[in-house]
Amino acid sequence: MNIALIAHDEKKKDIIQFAVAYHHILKGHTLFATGTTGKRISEEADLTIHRFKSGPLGGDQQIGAKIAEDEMDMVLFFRDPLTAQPHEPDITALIRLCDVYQIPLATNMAGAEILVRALDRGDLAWRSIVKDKKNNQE
Ligand SMILES: O=C(CO)COP(=O)(O)O
Repeated sequence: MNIALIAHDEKKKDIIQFAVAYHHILKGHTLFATGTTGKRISEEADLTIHRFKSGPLGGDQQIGAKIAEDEMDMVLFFRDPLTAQPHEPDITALIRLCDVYQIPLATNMAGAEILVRALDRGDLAWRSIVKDKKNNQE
């Protein structure tokens, strides 16, 4: 599965702890992240991550583009709800695209834990079926 990991600055410590705690599950998947989040996770949680641009420089939009192409299976977005972000429209657009394309999305650590455990149990196998069907139609 292709998984996007994103964290606002105040939540970066949390996402690193999360990535360390669930390393055994995450390492079996293809990981993507916005720039700074990806750099920190790859350095501090020893995971290989494809990095997009930093969020304020378009990283959220790049992940949104992957969703629109049906190339992202899950988004774990540790949002900071208490700090205004200069790129708030990009964040809203990313969350909207998750809803448009039925992409499992967590916007905090509690939800991310549930999703990653579900992933490990195989609850997201339906994503492969959706993608296979789409590929056969093309
Ligand atoms: O701003 C972000 C998400 O909206 C995260 O971007 P960085 O991972 O580059 O800090």
